[in-house]
Amino acid sequence: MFFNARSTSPIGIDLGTANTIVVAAGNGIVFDQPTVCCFQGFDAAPRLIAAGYEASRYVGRISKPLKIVRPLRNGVLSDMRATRELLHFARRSIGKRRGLNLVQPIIGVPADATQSEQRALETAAVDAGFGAPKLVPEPLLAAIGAGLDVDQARGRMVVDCGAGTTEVAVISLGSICLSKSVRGGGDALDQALLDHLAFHHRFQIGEREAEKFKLRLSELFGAGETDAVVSVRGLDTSTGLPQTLTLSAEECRPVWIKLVEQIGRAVRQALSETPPELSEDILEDGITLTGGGALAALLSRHIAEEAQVMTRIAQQPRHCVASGLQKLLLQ
Ligand SMILES: Nc1ncnc2c1ncn2[C@@H]1O[C@H](COP(=O)(O)OP(=O)(O)OP(=O)(O)O)[C@@H](O)[C@H]1O
Repeated sequence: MFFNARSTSPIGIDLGTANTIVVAAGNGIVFDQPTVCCFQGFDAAPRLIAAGYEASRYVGRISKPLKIVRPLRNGVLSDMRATRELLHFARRSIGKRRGLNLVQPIIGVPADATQSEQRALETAAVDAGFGAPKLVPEPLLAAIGAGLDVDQARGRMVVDCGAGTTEVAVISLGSICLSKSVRGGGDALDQALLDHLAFHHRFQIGEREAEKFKLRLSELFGAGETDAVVSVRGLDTSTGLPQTLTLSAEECRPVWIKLVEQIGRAVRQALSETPPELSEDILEDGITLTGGGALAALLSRHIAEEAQVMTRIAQQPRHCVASGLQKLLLQ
């Protein structure tokens, strides 16, 4: 396996674009909060005002000198200070509640994270007060968490659908043989829906409303409700007044399908590059979808049609990387 040492780490961290989850050996999930920080001041040393849930309540509701900073973009670290502060916040929250000796955490990273992206994450973790972390590719953790026996000499395909990135990986004998990454996941869909409303309805909505709107559409598309209408709250930019816009869910289907198709193409491309023995195994066992975005309506079905391979959504897909970490910690 990529990371095969018997783990002496007490904790594992799934530092996601949308959510950060920390697991402790024997204790399960001990921290699960949005990956977001709120700072005061725009100078060289802005002060952290809030992180996690509290900071997420401020999104779209603050003005200067406060600002919202997301530590990660597209699955990788984009703001060093915010990442350090968020990890520090997580460390303090856990330390207070569990009295854990926090040394050398295991942290999940995208399979295609560059050397410099990995180094930046290691530095942020150490600056936050952790020991030097061990980095493990997220698709491998997701596969372990989804209950796949990754150590077998057998091809397994995992599609890990997060907020910032969607990773397609083929795994055999405990390591990743091939991976494809779509830098864009649930957040890209939120943004595409937001753009659709701005362009076609001159209607502006905030980030939080965009995500709520997406989750509602997911429910409707999933239930096959083709004549449903959906309401969204925001600002009518033609009148300059706050309003509730009601529109048909079907109108948003092309926006939805565009992202689903992008992921379907990545799966197909990965399959076309997979050695025949491994793809035979995948054909027999199917493709496993993990990550919160795996719950997006039509995705699993589209991948199955595109790849001509059966798909299954892992149980509690949002927690797969975290439960993979938990299994490693208990090895
Ligand atoms: N039912 C659903 N339908 C569509 N999207 C969903 C659903 N449930 C959760 N999501 C989306 O899943 C994403 C969060 O998933 P997850 O927590 O796995 O991401 P992350 O680990 O933070 O991101 P990344 O792995 O890209 O860094 C969000 O974009 C959220 O809106």
